[in-house]
Amino acid sequence: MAASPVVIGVDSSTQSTKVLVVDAGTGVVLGSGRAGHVVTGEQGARETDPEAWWDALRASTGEALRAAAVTPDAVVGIAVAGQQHGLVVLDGAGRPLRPALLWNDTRSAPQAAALTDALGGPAEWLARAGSVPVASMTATKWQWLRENEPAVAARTAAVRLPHDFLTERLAGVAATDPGDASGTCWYSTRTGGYDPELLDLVGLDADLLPTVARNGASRVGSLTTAAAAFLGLRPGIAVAAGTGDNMAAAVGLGLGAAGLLDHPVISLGTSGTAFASTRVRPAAPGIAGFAAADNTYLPLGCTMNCTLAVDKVAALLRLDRDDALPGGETVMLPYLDGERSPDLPHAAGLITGLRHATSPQQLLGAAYEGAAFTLLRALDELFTAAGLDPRDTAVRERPLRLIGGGAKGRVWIETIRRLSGRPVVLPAGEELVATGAAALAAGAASGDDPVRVAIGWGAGQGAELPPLERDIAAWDRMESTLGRASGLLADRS
Ligand SMILES: Nc1ncnc2c1ncn2[C@@H]1O[C@H](COP(=O)(O)OP(=O)(O)O)[C@@H](O)[C@H]1O
Ligand SMILES: O=C(CO)[C@@H](O)[C@H](O)COP(=O)(O)O
Repeated sequence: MAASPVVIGVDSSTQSTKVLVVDAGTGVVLGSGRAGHVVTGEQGARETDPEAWWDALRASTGEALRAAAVTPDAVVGIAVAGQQHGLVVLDGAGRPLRPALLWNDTRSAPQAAALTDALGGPAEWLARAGSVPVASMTATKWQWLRENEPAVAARTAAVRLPHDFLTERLAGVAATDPGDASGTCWYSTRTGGYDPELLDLVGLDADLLPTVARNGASRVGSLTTAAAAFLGLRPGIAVAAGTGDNMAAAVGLGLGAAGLLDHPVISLGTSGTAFASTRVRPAAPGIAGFAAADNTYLPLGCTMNCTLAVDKVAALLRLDRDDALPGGETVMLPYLDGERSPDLPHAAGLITGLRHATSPQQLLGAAYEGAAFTLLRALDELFTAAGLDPRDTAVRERPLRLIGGGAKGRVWIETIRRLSGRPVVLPAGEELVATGAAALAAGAASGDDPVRVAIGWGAGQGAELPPLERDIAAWDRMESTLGRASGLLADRS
């Protein structure tokens, strides 16, 4: 039984909801729960019914509370961190009008290109939104809905992101935070509010949007009686604004924004992400110039083909995911879902350099290498965008924090070490997004700074693995293949 107050942190991600019940004083995880989501769609479509997230929240919260063996009276706050960008459209009663269009749904690629042009090109978007529209961004999805399902768009009474859809179910208030709002492309990281001109461009009435709280730890309301009964919690506990999953991971790791990309992070999940906190507003094409949950900045590169792409190749080869060897001459760019960084929404996977001697283990290793290379390339772009040379020794020596489900995998860790040549830290906390959400909940309940809370919990601390000699030959093979195949990968047909 916990002696200090208890908080609940929720990670509602693409594949599942993960809930941690955390002792707010010590950061000890008292119990955890997990419930999967179904993602449907082919040919670029990726959708999930938002009601499935709400049901998964109940199942995973119940499991976590049972494991923790705490009474509902001990719980003082809850916060949700969610997969970014998804478009949730609701009717006047708060019911989803259709399944959510997810961040990895690429059908809105033509809308992304058209919107980029409509505002006058990438520079205009960077100046206002901080990011150039790609198919992941919410504004492109709303535009797709208007063009393809105008009757649904016309009936829409509220537009939400995944995390603020759930927060509204908890507290009965329409609220979001600067971090997740910055992934919509209708929020300006320059002004810190919705941008009327960007909203006009996509014909969206600001009244349909949630209020942007000051930060992810702002107490936006209290748990309603109905939500408390649904989740088995006490009504009236603090509900935080919450944030996007990557922003929450930065909080959970205890990373403030003191320096310029001092603490780079790689997350290996459904998406691969490379990000780092900074106080300098990022603005570079190819990089998402997000706000952090506390209104500083979290520039980020995101790939669409990470753990699922590698697991798919392992399944095709009937290999265990750890039964892999370096790819050697074989290069695989496993862009099974199209790709976002680089922006190749119509791409498919590509293999070159196959020989009679190539083994299935090497082919699987090539899939890891292709996914890791694409993500590390995005990390290099992050540094370059900040005016830092990624090859500079001082930059190269910055340890990479490795998080997400893939960070539990031996081959993932070794591949990242070999291709980056960087020291790698494996944080002690296993669920950094849910930990960050728990710190936001603690902040909402107590008024404490969530990053300081998370530093005290120590989930971001961990063993540092020394750098391995960088496999420059493998890197150059992949870079050269990506360059030479660019026409093929960009092709729509
Ligand atoms: N032990 C492991 N080794 C390698 N990969 C793993 C391991 N455990 C989980 N994974 C990978 O982690 C992925 C899920 O990561 P996670 O960060 O939870 O995803 P998301 O938050 O995007 O839903 C799975 O697709 C799986 O491939
Ligand atoms: O789109 C992005 C970041 O911009 C993704 O990182 C999503 O936030 C989904 O995250 P996971 O479900 O893979 O954790």
